[in-house]
Parts: sequence; structure tokens; C-alpha cells
Amino acid sequence: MRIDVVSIFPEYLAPLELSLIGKARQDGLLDLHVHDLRDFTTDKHRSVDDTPYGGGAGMVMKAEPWAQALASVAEARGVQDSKPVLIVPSPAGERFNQALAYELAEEDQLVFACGRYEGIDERVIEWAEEHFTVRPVSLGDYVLNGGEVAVLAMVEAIGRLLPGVVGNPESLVEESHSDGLLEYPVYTKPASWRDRDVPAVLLSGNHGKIAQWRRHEQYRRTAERRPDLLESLDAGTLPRADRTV
Ligand SMILES: COC(=O)c1ccnc(N)c1
Repeated sequence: MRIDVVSIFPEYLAPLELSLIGKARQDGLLDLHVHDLRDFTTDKHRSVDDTPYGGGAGMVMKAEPWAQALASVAEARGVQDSKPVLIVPSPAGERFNQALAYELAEEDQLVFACGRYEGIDERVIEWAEEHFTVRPVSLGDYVLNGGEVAVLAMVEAIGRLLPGVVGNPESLVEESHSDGLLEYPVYTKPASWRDRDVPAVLLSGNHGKIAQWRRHEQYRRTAERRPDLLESLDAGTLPRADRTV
């Protein structure tokens, strides 16, 4: 998979050189490019924003630098039979979740446009539809200063689903949201710690009972912390847990 990120703060994406995602890039499993939006400006001040039409506080990101940057990224991919997906991190986007992470992990190329200030001139989104499948995506109902933090989260959530990125693909199956439920509690040595014991069933060696206990704990936790997920479960809108892409 190729991922392109366009930002006025490319150094914000430096953590993507570390750990699992960094290793996936070194191993050639993920081809990630970060682009500085200011490299696509033409004035001496390398300006990327201006005052909003209609008034109001803050500044809006200018259209032309974005069009130049996104056209350059689209060209870098060469001619393909499908349009790349352009993800615009935004509090006004569709909600990012594990199901969407699985879906996006199957794409050949993802492009992330990191907005700042009050956002990107809306005409960029309209123009981009010619070259991309455009998807505004939100991490949740809160506002950040820019899209970069959201990109770090989404690239990690998507990248770890790519074949070969995590050592044991089995570990992807039994984690929160992989089957629509929250994950069960985990324990390790010592069996007794500060007068708190590991649940006896986990020491029993009875794999059937252990599996049963873990499933029960998933339902208990989900009912307690995220009852909304149980409704999705009933509605049959589960992410596909039994696959890495
Ligand atoms: C500027 O981007 C945001 O504020 C943002 C992006 C993604 N999810 C959010 N909840 C906010």
C-alpha cells in the first residue's frame, strides 16, 4: 500500500518512522510519503491561508496549493484503474472505526490531507472528486488543531492490518472491536499480586472454559462501557473480524 500525507507540519508525522509502522516501511510493506504543502505555493511567503469570505474568526486554507499538491500526489501514483482515496480528517466527517480501518486497508493508495486553521476551502473537496474518492473522516466528536494527530492514529490502525505488519495475525482477531465487542481482560505472572489473584479459570488449563469465560467478559465489558456496540451487534453491522487484508 502507498500512503501520501500532505501537511504544513510534515515533522508532525515523524512518529510514523518508529515502531511497527516504521518497520513496515523499512520492510517494504508500506510505502509512505509525507509532503509539505508549502512546497506547492508560488509566492515568496509560501502562504497557504487567507481570510474567510463571509467574515468570521480565523483563516481558511487556500485552494490552489492544495490542488497542486494533490494533483502531484495523484500523478506520482501513475495511471491506475481506480481512483485513490483522499481522506480529509475532520470533525465533520464519517466516524472512523475498526470496520473502516479494515475497509481502507484494502486500498492500493490512501492520501491524507491535513487541514489546519478553520479548514480547507470547500472547492478543493469538490475539485478533488475528479481525481479521488473523497472521504472526510472523524476520530470522534471533538476538535483538534489540525488533521495530523488523526492521521497518526488512522495510519497506525490501518497499517497494522496489512499482511506481515504484526508478527502474529492471530493477535488481530482477539482485540477490541475486531468482532464488534470490547476485548476481554488479560493477566500475566505473578498469579497473585498485591493480594489480587488471576481468575482461577485462567489457571485451569481448561481451554473450553477459558474461551467461555473470555467471551462472557467481552459481553460484560461491552454492556458496561459501550452498550451502543451491543445494539450494532444486534443490527448485524459487525466489522469482519476473521480477516487481515
Ligand atoms: C482538524 O481536524 C480535526 O479537528 C479532527 C480530525 C479528525 N477527527 C476529529 N474529531 C477532529
